[in-house]
Amino acid sequence: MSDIVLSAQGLVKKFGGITATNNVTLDVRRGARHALIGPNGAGKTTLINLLTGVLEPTEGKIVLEGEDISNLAPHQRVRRGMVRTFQINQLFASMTPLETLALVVSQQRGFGASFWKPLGARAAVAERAEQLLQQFHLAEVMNQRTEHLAYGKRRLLEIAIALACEPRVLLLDEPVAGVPAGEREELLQTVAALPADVSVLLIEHDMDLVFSFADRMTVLVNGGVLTEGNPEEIANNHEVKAVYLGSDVEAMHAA
Ligand SMILES: Nc1ncnc2c1ncn2[C@@H]1O[C@H](COP(=O)(O)OP(=O)(O)OP(=O)(O)O)[C@@H](O)[C@H]1O
Repeated sequence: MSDIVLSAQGLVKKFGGITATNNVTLDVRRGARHALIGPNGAGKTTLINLLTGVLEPTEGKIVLEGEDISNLAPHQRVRRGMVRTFQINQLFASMTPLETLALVVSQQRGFGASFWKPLGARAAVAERAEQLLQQFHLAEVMNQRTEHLAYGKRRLLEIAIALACEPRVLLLDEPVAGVPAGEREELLQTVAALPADVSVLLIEHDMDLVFSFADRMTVLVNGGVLTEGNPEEIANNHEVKAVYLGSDVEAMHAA
């Protein structure tokens, strides 16, 4: 089995005259905690949309576990193990975390929405849903409608839903954005405790989270890769510092 789980090769995305993704090549290694950073407009969202299949690349290809997935629809990529954190804001609002996770686990295991039907299936689904509720600190709110949950709990549920899809690669899209200070710590700890065998690509503005989480970083600027390295290399890279307008690591942490 290759050490590289997900590979973007020479990806280009043009919107008319704008090149939002400019020849991006990126490898996510098995078990990596890989962060994608860059200033506003650098092309992070476009790159994630290319990886997940929301956008079609102008050039280049995407390989997941050795298979070219460039022409697959988003749901087919999810089936093959590339899962992005799910934006919960509208969907599932009237369901509880328990119902939501039971439904996703049930779908994932091929029981569809009828998870109460096959004998034994219900117990297996309930057991996995229960594990996820515990792991994501949702057990005490599992019977509340999601629309009534605190924002931090909703973000936890979004990650739990993604994990219920049993990803090989989890694309974590700004997990702490907009989360109030009092709820951040629980979220940060939960993200840090994600299973080691799930490779994670984190897109994040919060440099504290990036530097505490990532073992590898890719810096995007103007749609292209400025540099890639481990956290120490990135923190000491002069070009990266210049991009973040700071002169030292503290400035990056505060960005
Ligand atoms: N659908 C589109 N049509 C035209 N231009 C687009 C489109 N989507 C993105 N762009 C442009 O592509 C560039 C990269 O945008 P993108 O949203 O990917 O950056 P980003 O790094 O995610 O930024 P932010 O951190 O602000 O979300 C920007 O110049 C943006 O204006």
